[in-house]
Amino acid sequence: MSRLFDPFPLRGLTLRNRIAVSPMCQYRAVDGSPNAWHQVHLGSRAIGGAGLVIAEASAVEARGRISPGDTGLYRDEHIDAWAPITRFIRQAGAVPGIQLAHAGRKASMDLPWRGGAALAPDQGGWSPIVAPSAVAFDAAYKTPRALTASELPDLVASFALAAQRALAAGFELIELHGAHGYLLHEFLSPLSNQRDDDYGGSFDNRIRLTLDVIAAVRAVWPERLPLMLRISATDWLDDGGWDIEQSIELARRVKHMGVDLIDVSSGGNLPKVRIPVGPGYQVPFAARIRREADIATGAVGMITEPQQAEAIVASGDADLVLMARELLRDPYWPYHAAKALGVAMPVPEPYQRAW
Ligand SMILES: C=C(C(=O)O)c1ccccc1
Repeated sequence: MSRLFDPFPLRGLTLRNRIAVSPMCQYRAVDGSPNAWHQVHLGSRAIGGAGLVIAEASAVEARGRISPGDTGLYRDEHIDAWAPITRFIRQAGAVPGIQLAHAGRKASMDLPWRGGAALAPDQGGWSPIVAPSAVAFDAAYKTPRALTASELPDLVASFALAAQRALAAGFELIELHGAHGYLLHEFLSPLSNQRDDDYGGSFDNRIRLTLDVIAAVRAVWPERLPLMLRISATDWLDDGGWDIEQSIELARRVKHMGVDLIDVSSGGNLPKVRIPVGPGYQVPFAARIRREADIATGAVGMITEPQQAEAIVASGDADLVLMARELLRDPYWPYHAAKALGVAMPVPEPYQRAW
């Protein structure tokens, strides 16, 4: 019996299986509004059988976008743009989720296929970009302005407002983006957080903003709906930086604040650091957090094969597998995986003659 295709109860919801579409930037939005591209991109992966479809990193403030092509929930107008997309995902049998994000010092960048360089305001970018400290990610990035402590309550409120818009738009799951060198991760890691106030220095101070955001979002997000947190389990430095031990302790704290699952990625806060990328290279982190913090976890990172995904869930290393590139290559991967694992998975009626 396959565990990958077990339903997954998550607060008041039940995912039809353990396969989630990882949030993936599409760079197709205009001033934060999604469009037909996002409808087809996300809708086809809902039709394709994933249990959870998480829409890409969506900015809670305009200045928090990675690129001008990012989606957002920083304006009320975004609600109506997202609504048909969430409706279609739900009608296709998947749970519609969205990743709420702030790019921090990695904001205002050009599209990857245009070189991904920092954009000046006269090139479609914006300034200033903000971060915990005035430390650039690397020479190709702008030096951010350090946020003052008095600015942080408004930033936290932006996450809560975006969560309310997400609810109005029909989303049923929120993932907070605390990974990959974006704002929340920048506060967590001593590599990017050199503050000497209540939001920097000690572990408790560096996690403070993330906890404030979780509390504010949970306060407006319905009790019956799940809240996930994506983290980078490590900065991949042998000493210093953010690491798995701190990730386990953070998971223990946020479990008691209404976070239901930790989506465990890594890296993104240090340029040129050596990362042992390979099939399932981040799964051991998800396994440790699941066992040592006793919280549900998602595994992500080069998960491509049915038996690989099955083993991750069946072994208890993680509760969900989040897939990115493989689902870009094939929106119907869940059906192929079901076949490979001997699972009779219902196919939408119009497609049945082909399967
Ligand atoms: C939002 C992203 C992340 O979480 O790393 C992202 C951004 C650009 C390319 C791929 C992924």
